[in-house]
Amino acid sequence: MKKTALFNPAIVRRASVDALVKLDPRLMMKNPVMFIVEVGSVLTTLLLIVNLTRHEAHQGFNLQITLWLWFTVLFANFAEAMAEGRGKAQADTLRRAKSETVARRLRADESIEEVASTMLRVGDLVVVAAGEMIPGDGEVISGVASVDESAITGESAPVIREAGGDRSAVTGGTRVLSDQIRIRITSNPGETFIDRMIALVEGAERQKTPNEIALNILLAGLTIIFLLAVVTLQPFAIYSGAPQTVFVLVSLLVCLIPTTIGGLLSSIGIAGMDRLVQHNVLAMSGRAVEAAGDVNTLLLDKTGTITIGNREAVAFLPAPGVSADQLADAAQLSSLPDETPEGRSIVVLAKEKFNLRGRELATLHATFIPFSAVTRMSGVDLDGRIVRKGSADAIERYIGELGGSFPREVREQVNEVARSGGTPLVVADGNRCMGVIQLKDIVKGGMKERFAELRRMGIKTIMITGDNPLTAAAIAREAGVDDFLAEAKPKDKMDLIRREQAEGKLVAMTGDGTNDAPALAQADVGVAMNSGTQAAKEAGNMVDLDSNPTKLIEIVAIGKQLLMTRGALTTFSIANDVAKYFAIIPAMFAGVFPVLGVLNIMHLATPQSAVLSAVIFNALVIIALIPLALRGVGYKAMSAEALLQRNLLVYGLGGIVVPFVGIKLIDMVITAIHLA
Ligand SMILES: Nc1ncnc2c1ncn2[C@@H]1O[C@H](COP(=O)(O)OP(=O)(O)OP(=O)(O)O)[C@@H](O)[C@H]1O
Ligand SMILES: [K+]
Ligand SMILES: [Mg+2]
Repeated sequence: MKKTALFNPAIVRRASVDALVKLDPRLMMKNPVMFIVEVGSVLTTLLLIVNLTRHEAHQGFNLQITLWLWFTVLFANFAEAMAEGRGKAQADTLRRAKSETVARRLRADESIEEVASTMLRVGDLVVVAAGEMIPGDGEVISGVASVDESAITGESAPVIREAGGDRSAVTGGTRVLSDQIRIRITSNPGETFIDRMIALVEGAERQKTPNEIALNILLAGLTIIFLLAVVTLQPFAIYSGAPQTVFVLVSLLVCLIPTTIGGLLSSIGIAGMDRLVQHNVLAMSGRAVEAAGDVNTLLLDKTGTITIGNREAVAFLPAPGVSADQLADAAQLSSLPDETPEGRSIVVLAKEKFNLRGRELATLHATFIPFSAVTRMSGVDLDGRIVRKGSADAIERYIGELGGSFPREVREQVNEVARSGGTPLVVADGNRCMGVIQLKDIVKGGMKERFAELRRMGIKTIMITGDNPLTAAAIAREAGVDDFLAEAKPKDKMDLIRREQAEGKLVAMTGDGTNDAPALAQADVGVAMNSGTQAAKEAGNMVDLDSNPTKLIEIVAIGKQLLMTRGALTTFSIANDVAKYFAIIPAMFAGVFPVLGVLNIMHLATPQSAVLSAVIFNALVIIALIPLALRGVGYKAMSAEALLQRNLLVYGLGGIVVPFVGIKLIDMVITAIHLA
């Protein structure tokens, strides 16, 4: 996603208009703190009009108070509109990517008809060749192609999309650069990924998170307490001979209630979602973003996440008494219809190394047994010949059931391949063990450093893989994860998450495969790769457009930053309201209780300038903090306690000191220019 400047002029313009629209009391009511300020503004406006029609003198002060109260509401609305504006700008860009195209749809008899992309429905099959736009969201069912996904990711480097594996999903509006693929459409018009993205970045689906609701209730509670305090102050003021005007009472109220956080709360949440979008992550729920900030345990799968993921066959290691040719022949036969990257690479290696003919499948009358994460095997049944390949344990059990034997030498080769971090596949022809196919995969660069960073954040990393324990251990050691779970079936992944959650931990998980879907759904933060299968994308609550599994590190950082920003501004808001109390109370009663003069530590010029300065400061601080609310407070990987201490110091102490200085300065300025 392209980055937009924080104060992009077009966004500022749109936000200024939206700030006025948001004055609608029906909208304001959702934010109790600012709603009270609006009610106060209306009240002082009406009184001002009454006073003016009665030709009462000295309305300058009242006019200024009224104006600044309105500014307070407008500034808060502007903050929210600014946060929303960035999303709206992104939605506009996405809408342009949603252009209508012509699709080449396959009829039942395999002939092709041309239809508008908007006519496509779930289940339709289409053919897309190099240079053509992919007409809708779907899954590649045959072929491999490089695809330009820059329309949705902003990333110009092409990506590979292929049938069978965990990189099969394609998005409508992206372009095929090379080769030809067949796609099964997986979403109806109006419900496509881009449609959902637009709704998301526009905030149409945004709902308050539980944390936000809790904070709102707290703020509303504080507001009611201060409202009662200010209302009951008046009888006391009258009794002591210093009755206060409504203008002063409303000013006091507005200064005491937490307007800073009340005005910025929703922009902080929107900005958090927006920061994720800037990182090409779409969060389907704000709750997931917050959960990301508190994650304790992170689960990653091995292949494609920690490793590059194109597990390629690199060698055939025949069993005793079997020739390399015989093994290659059986391996190729078992893989001919296998559309997984592993299967295709075996066919290729057999062709390259042993010059085996690519056989014509149709003439063989073969039944294909596809790979499944539960059986961990795949193969073909021919007339009279049954060939299987799969994980060593699965094949050993399979051969045993058929009365065959599993040679010790093969077991040793299996272990050797596994210890080097490769994946061994064993081939069986009937009940005869033919030998080992060595699959190689490479740990991605920079993994160790990234996991070390997570450790500093206090997050435990666990690699889960369907692969055998030896391979898993080798890769885990090389990548530097804290723990691993091997030979995990889909249910095991989910059970591991349940166990962690039962201990009160928040669990994040990334995955791309259909076998990851149950776990992605169970995790508190489930990040699906955009390249992954449809099932994975539907199960998770976030999608990473870059399909970069280590993106979780950024997601966690953004989540933490969101929680910290909210906490910091709440602390600041409540602390700085205290300071305003010291500005206004002495000013109100200085005439009748000279002893209150000791509270007037700011030595403000006049009671009126004191009240006005406090109100102006209260309004300006909202504007001043918009960049912080939108950008988030600075974040470094450190423990939660250290962060809390630092923030209490900076924002708590700062919240008390800054208003004293600010109000004093404003007081000096307005006295100098004789405003009060
Ligand atoms: N096409 C295939 N045919 C037969 N067996 C396979 C095939 N692909 C993988 N296997 C075997 O099945 C095991 C499990 O593979 P699977 O793809 O389910 O792993 P996974 O659960 O996705 O874990 P990860 O992706 O982290 O390695 C592999 O380790 C391998 O032994
Ligand atoms: K306030
Ligand atoms: Mg996998």
